Amino acid sequence: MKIKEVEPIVLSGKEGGSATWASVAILVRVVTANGEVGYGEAVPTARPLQVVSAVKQVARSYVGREVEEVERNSWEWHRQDFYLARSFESTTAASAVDIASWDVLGKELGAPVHKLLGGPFRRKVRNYANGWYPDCVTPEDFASKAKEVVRMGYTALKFDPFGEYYDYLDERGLRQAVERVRAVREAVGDDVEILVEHHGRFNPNSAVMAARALEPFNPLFMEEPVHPENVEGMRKYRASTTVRVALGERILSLTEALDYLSQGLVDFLQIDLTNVGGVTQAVKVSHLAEAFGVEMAYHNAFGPVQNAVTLQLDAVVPNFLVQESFYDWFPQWKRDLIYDSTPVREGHSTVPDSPGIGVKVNEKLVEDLRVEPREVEFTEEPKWVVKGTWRGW
Ligand SMILES: O=C(O)[C@H](O)[C@@H](O)[C@H](O)[C@H](O)CO
Ligand SMILES: [Mg+2]
Repeated sequence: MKIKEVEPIVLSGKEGGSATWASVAILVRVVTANGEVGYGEAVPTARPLQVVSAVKQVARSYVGREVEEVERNSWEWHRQDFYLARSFESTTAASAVDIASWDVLGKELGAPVHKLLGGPFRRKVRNYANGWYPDCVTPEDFASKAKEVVRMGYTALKFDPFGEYYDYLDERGLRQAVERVRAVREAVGDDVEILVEHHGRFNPNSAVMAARALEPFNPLFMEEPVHPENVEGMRKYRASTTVRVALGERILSLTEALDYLSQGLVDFLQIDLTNVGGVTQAVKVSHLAEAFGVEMAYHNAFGPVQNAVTLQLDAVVPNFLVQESFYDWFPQWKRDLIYDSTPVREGHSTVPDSPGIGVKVNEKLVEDLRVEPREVEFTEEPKWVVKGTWRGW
């Protein structure tokens, strides 16, 4: 069926999210000529205005094409755009339209996306908690919140112990990180997995020092230890450490993923369906990773549509490890945005089985929460950190 309309929709609720950018969501609605509707989601970051206008541009390429031809449509945008694999705005816009197309496709065929991709390898998906530590500053803060997370049933949790440090980690910064990680390890015991988020903010020397200091606490992985564009730095980190590495939330294409995989720079790949090219490209990257013996831990930090479609991929990929989840720390409006909720129970989600991405969007709430996109204000605390943690003690 032909695509009639592609519409970007920016949403915001009064209640903020665990990070500044989590208080906004960008949905993309695809409508076909016979009135079938599908939803995708794009990444807001600090550029909602630019992403919205990128969606409008991508729409020019998709409208009038057959919604089922996801591969061809994605190829066509690549051909038109010229800068696709180097533009975050372009890839996130194209990703959202691709996800919405898969949603329509599933609805047309009466099947959830995971059935179209090879069928369920698993029906329950293990999650790790993120977003659970707003306002945690001291080791005691982290320890008591971490205990709550484990009480909720999670067996893995991620956090950033580096406070306000950026680029360079001095002795004090290193000591503070060690004390926070030690406090969490002691609070959760040896059986819970600890994932150390660096948010890609260190130079290689500092990241290597952090790896040496934190390795005794047996982290499952170190996430984005160096600035993401610093591939040489990542090589140095690999040569100087024995910790396991996760990265990938800023990878924009299959070939970029191949670079990291073929150089042996990553153990767990964290591509994000909403910026790597949607379902169509994420499937390819996941199979490529399988061939390299790398497991998938998809990045999933934005909203309920991203969460639903990511669960669809978790269901089918043999080399899946664990799913990031903010679900329990979403602002309530994000959970309410979909009718069929995807709750986390005992640290696991059940893969939604309804056609398409498996959930239905509450269109009335979409209209209530719709806002005009705006530029994002800059504050001392960057918008990508969990709120209230950009401090030392
Ligand atoms: O791995 C992640 O989830 C990402 O690095 C980010 O998206 C941040 O953690 C998030 O912004 C914090 O709220
Ligand atoms: Mg991250």
